[in-house]
Amino acid sequence: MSVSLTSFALPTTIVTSRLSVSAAPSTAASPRLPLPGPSSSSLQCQHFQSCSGCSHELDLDRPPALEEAAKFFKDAGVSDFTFDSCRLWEWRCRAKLAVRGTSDGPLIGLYKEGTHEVVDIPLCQAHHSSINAVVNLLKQGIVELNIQPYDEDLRTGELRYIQMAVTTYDTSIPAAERYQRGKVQVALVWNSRSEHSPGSEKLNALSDFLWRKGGPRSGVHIIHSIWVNFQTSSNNIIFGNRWRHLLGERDFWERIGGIDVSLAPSSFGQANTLAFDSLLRKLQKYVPFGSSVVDLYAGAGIIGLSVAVTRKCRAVKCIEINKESKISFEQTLSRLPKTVDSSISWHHADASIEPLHWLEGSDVIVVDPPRKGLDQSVIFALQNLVSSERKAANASASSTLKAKDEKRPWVLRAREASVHIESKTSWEESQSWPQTLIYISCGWESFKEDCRYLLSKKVWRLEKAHAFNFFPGTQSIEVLAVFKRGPRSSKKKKKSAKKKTPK
Ligand SMILES: C[S@@+](CC[C@H](N)C(=O)[O-])C[C@H]1O[C@@H](n2cnc3c(N)ncnc32)[C@H](O)[C@@H]1O
Repeated sequence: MSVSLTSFALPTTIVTSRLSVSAAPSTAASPRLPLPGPSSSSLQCQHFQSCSGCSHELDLDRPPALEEAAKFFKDAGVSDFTFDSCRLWEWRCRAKLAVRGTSDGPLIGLYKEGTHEVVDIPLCQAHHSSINAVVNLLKQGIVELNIQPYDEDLRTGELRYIQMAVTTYDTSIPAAERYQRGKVQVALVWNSRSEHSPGSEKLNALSDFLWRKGGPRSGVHIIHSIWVNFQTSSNNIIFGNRWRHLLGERDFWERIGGIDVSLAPSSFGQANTLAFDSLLRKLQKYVPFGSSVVDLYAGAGIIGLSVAVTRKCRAVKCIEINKESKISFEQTLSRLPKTVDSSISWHHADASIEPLHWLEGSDVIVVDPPRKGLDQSVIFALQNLVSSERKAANASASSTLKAKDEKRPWVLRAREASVHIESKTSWEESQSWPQTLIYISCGWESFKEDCRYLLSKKVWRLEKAHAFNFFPGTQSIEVLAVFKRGPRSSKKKKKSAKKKTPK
């Protein structure tokens, strides 16, 4: 069977529209090359009926949650909520796909809703076109080399999943073409313990095949690098702990939020690179110059490092539970401009354990939790900042005392930075407590709940809210919400205060 490398003729314009609660809803965005059909912002994907990846196919520029979000923020006192509809097709630069079926009829895609039946999605309209092209190549390799897709019932087979991540940052390509000509970091999830297990010659044959057909000497050069992850567990967890780099460049760079970012395949990465960049540009404006920032749920620290550079922060502390993200953080740190004068650290720690410890001394908190939202203990710490502040003020040199008193080794270990660079300027140790909270959310339902909790004690007020179309075709939106300390001063109060002012 021969499977050709296909490049899909889809609109490539970045489509951006803004919806403000005071303005009429945006009309359908019009890409440069309109698609035939009911609406110029419809998905038009032949896999829509069977694949679970997208939940709606019309009005991709107006996700179902948008109207509700606009109302929610208006009710919460935000009058200038904005929505960025971002790129509507080929937006997904990171995909994890199951490999099932047989060696002469492989299926590569997502599970059908509520089942473990894989739907083959070679023409997915959400995927960056380079991902679809590499999936096609992979299928060709599976057939030619008789690679056995994984069988979940029998726990047999060789190839279980693939992860594809696209880098669109290649300065040798003209800037206007960089996105479209993105290259793929391929990670093959192989059903064996290690590179020494029986069957490794088939793994090597498959990666050589991919490299020959899609590597730098192939004429199409669509593959950036090839990795393998070894996973033999019978559970549903995609990745095992063992990663090996096989071919191509080891380091994977992307340009996001004004900095060069490195992402290892084992680290969390946002799926929608362009939308994430838009969000970061907006976020940066809410971080005062020279401030001290703590980035909770930091992953590889992209947000923290991006504001360290663009807002000349005096300190940035990143807290992340996945130790695999450390290597990417270190790499990114190594490419920051030499002029950066900031004390920067990355801690391998669970943000939900004694979160107050991380908040003290910072002016700005950034939280970017997983879909389920903030841990209860983090919400509690944010709601109780005032009393913590008072306690700290009463106990002089409180932080030193606390640090000395702490005996639990895991807490001490977490507090020690896994990575740390010092600022060249010696700043006075800050006793400040955060005045700004920036909440980035990919889970609209959990965000609403967390937001209500945060506002309930009037320790925080909601100042700004923006949404981004990170996942067109799905129910999800990404929210960037900015909270400030203290209750909102109501107009009524101001009036009565005026009356009391003696003339
Ligand atoms: C939505 S991702 C955001 C990552 C990062 N801000 C970015 O944009 O690349 C959430 C991150 O939170 C981490 N995480 C989950 N639970 C955590 C916890 N209790 N403490 C610290 N990090 C946690 C995950 O490993 C993941 O990297």
